[in-house]
Amino acid sequence: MTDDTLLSIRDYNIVYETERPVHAVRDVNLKLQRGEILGLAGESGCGKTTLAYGINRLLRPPAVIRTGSAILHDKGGYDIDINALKVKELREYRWDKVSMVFQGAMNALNPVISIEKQLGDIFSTHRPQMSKADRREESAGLLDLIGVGRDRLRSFPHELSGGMRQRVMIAMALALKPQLMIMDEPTTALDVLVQRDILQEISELRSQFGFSVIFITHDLPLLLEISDRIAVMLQGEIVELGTAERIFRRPDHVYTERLLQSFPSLTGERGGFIRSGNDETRTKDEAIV
Ligand SMILES: Nc1ncnc2c1ncn2[C@@H]1O[C@H](COP(=O)(O)OP(=O)(O)OP(=O)(O)O)[C@@H](O)[C@H]1O
Repeated sequence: MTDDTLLSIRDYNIVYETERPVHAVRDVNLKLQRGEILGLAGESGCGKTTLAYGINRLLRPPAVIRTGSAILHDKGGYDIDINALKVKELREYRWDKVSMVFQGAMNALNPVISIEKQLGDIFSTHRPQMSKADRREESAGLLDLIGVGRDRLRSFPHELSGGMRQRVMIAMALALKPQLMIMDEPTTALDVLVQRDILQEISELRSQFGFSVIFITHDLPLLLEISDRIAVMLQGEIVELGTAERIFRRPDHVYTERLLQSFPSLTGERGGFIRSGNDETRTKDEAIV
């Protein structure tokens, strides 16, 4: 992979300044490439969400970024110092540059407002010059893109399945063509087949549009399938970072090894699986077994 860095995180430390302070993110250094899917793995409470919130400037007190910087190298050729963004700049940064899909985000849709209105609101807020007809066409196109179909534009969230609603949330996150999409357990609540379908689509969309993804989940087998690289977090630190294949074949850190062993499907006799490769470097011939 050539060096085309989208995001540089340096010496990043986040502490929850509670009575007994929690050092949730420790000395994180990370470079994310443009167009890369980075998987962030690690057990509950290791700091994955805190790190993601830092990147999206969603941290609230008592969380404090103690040290470090997070810089987005915008495709326009300038750098954005995320920690220094002011309120107005933040409005342009979120959704436009970086969007986030949360676990259970589908429940964030307002049940009594149509999908068309909820998608359209993103455009009327961020692209006020856009006509109503263009908003409708863009929204319909997004629904086609994520496999819900434009005929659902007039539907209300309660008329859609959980998988479809989660896809609508992904459509919202894609609406302004951000350079980075952070997905925090975006499919955990869905059944496995729906989850696989959605991940396949995300993988294809990133090939089509070239955005990067930080994908957070406990599900290491899933990460091995969809990620280019995987970062393993333990107690706030990134203890291992490497290509999915290297992590699978030769984990460096004993914790990664334990994590791999905790998924019998990966280590059993019939273990292994085929990556849903979507570029020439990840074809079905490169099954990880
Ligand atoms: N508002 C808060 N106040 C104090 N401590 C917090 C707060 N939010 C999170 N923490 C602590 O920070 C640490 C990191 O939490 P975080 O939610 O980032 O982990 P995580 O890896 O995303 O976990 P999960 O997979 O369960 O979402 C944990 O010890 C958690 O208890």
